[in-house]
Amino acid sequence: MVWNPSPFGQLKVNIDVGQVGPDGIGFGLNIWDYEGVMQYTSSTAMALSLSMHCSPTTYTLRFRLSPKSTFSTLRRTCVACAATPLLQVNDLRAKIVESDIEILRGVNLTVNQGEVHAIMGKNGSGKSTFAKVLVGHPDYEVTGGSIEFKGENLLEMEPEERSLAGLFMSFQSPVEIPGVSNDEFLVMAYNARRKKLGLPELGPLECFSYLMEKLQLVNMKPDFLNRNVNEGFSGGERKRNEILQLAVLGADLAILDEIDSGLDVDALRDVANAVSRILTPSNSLLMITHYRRILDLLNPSHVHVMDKGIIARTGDISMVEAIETEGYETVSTLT
Ligand SMILES: Nc1ncnc2c1ncn2[C@@H]1O[C@H](COP(=O)(O)OP(=O)(O)OP(=O)(O)O)[C@@H](O)[C@H]1O
Repeated sequence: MVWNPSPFGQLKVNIDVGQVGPDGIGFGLNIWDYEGVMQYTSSTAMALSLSMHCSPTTYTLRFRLSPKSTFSTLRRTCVACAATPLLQVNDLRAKIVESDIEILRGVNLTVNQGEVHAIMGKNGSGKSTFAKVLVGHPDYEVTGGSIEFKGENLLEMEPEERSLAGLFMSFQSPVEIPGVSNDEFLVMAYNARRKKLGLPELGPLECFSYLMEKLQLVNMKPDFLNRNVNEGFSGGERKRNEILQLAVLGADLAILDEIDSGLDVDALRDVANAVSRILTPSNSLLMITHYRRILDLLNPSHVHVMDKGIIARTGDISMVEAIETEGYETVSTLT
């Protein structure tokens, strides 16, 4: 297999997914550069499971040639491309409003466009609190530091403005919205985002076909659209529904808090595939997880370990192995 990204340009990466047969095989894969020159193509049965990501600096392609073979990874770095910061968090401190207890004690993190970041760490280390502070959850008060999102001061925005600006978060325990059907909710939220982007609102028919396309992406049955948001949904269905929301709304930065917990193997693969296809060179993903499986599927460029309210260590996916063998205590204190 030959794959030579041009050293001075950005790659445009397209995955052309063909019909998936009953045995799950049948993806076609094409990669072009920005001049439209085909860098790689495969129309043959190639990957049973495919995860792909590209960023302005690093391009990674994972593939396997048959269901039984092991994954191979191709990684290419385009040194001439400057990374564009999407989220910049500096010395962020936050406390619980009700009790005044400080949870975040100086978090520093930069997420550039096109990057996939994973945050791991012991229970209670502050991962979810960090995610909730980013989206403006009212339980927490920021007591110091700064957050810039797309060059704007995120801390000055209301939670709804953050969402309309392109920040999406899926919660660990997605809530029910009784009396509001999933399709009403999605259409309302999507049209609000379109309005914010200066686009015309979609009418009912256009909305319907748009939603059906996204349902297929997440592999959900259409009847989920008529049910009230998350009402009576199983744990796994709620998680899938969160990804459906992400697929419909789109996001510049998607924050997924333990999206993999409680998912069966098929659902995890569907969710990872859907997230993979939502990612582009200009949007980014920040996921919180305890498990390696989703990391193998989404191949983060950066893995962080949170400990006692700070990001104590940052590495690449190879650090996950050290975490599994040594535990968080050792990995967090390594320099
Ligand atoms: N609203 C709240 N009220 C009381 N305590 C809170 C609140 N939010 C967070 N905490 C406490 O802050 C600490 C950090 O919680 P957080 O949920 O951020 O941890 P986490 O790293 O996401 O853990 P886990 O891996 O178990 O999900 C915990 O001790 C938690 O009990």
